[in-house]
Amino acid sequence: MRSPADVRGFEAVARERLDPAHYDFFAGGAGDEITLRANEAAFGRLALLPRVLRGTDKPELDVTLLGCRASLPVLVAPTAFHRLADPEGERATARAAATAETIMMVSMASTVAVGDVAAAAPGARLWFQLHVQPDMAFTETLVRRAEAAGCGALVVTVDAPVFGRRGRDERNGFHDLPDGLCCENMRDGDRVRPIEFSPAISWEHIGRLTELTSLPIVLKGILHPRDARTALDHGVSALIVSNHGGRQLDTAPATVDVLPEVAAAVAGAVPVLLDGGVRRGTDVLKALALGADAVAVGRPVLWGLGADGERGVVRVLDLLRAEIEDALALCGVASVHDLEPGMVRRAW
Ligand SMILES: Cc1cc2nc3c(=O)[nH]c(=O)nc-3n(C[C@H](O)[C@H](O)[C@H](O)COP(=O)(O)O)c2cc1C
Ligand SMILES: CC(C)CC(=O)C(=O)O
Repeated sequence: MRSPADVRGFEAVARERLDPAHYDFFAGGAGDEITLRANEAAFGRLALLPRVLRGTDKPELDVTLLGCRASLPVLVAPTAFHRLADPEGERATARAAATAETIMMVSMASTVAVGDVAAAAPGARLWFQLHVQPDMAFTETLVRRAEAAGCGALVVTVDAPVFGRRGRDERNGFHDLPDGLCCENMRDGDRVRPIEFSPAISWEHIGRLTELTSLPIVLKGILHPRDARTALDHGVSALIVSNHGGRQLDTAPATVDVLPEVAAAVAGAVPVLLDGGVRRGTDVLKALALGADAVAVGRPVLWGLGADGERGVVRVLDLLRAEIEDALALCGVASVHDLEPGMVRRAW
């Protein structure tokens, strides 16, 4: 196979290879998919204003987040069910993230147990994503599994008190994993628990989690600047500006559009990450210029995995790295730490 030249090319190959219902599960969003489309479209509406004659031979791409270094400001967002894309599943993704020297957020809904993901990818920098379960005792079990696997942070998803309504899955009748696959982290003795959502989730749960673990807590799914302030009051270690890739509240705003307000509310107190719609190196520059310390990618990783397994994910992350390097050079910026809001203009 000739390797695709960009993330969209990987999506086309993955689409050919995947079962159509599984492709739709990965690609789809909630409701009319307005937010899903808006995430990408919002990056397209922003212009980068380049400077010239400020060259450098070696652009600086690495970032350190919660004591964890990443060789590029692109992390792997937590996504469910990697074994639908490749038999090695999350093992392959974690090895690719280790090769790229970046952080992988392992989904609680992974099809390989987090401990096995860690064992398969020595040197991987893993964070664990958690949906707080109504049964707090089992939530604690999940936290202990993440700690035992050596995860460096707990990423608590806060935009899913209920599960988003996803029309594609409804139409395809896709509600369960095929036989032989399950959410391995949910094993409890002889049974596998279903993932439950917690409609009553509140700031109190975040307080309880901070008492339960010494791992840094990252809140994933913040869009409102006031929630960002409240998160700081609760001792949270980082935030992810996210609308869950348009899979939860449809018509929630595009993440890059609300990023400046959230970044202003946080005012550098903790790292701010963004995910949703990042497909190009130029998207990464825009998010960093507008106040993100790093971004995360969900579907691009799944497209790499579906197209060519571990190699595909390595290639997707390499492509993004090369695009970031080129965009920095073309913008006359030597380091990802030197990007600032004045470089981004609302255009078109
Ligand atoms: C197929 C799929 C599964 C996902 N599973 C999870 C999950 O288990 N937990 C979670 O917090 N977010 C999950 N997300 C949301 C991602 O972490 C992330 O917010 C989103 O994919 C970012 O948008 P992007 O796909 O445009 O990069 C999932 C997203 C996709 C596409
Ligand atoms: C199966 C879910 C827990 C994961 C998912 O699809 C999501 O969070 O978007």
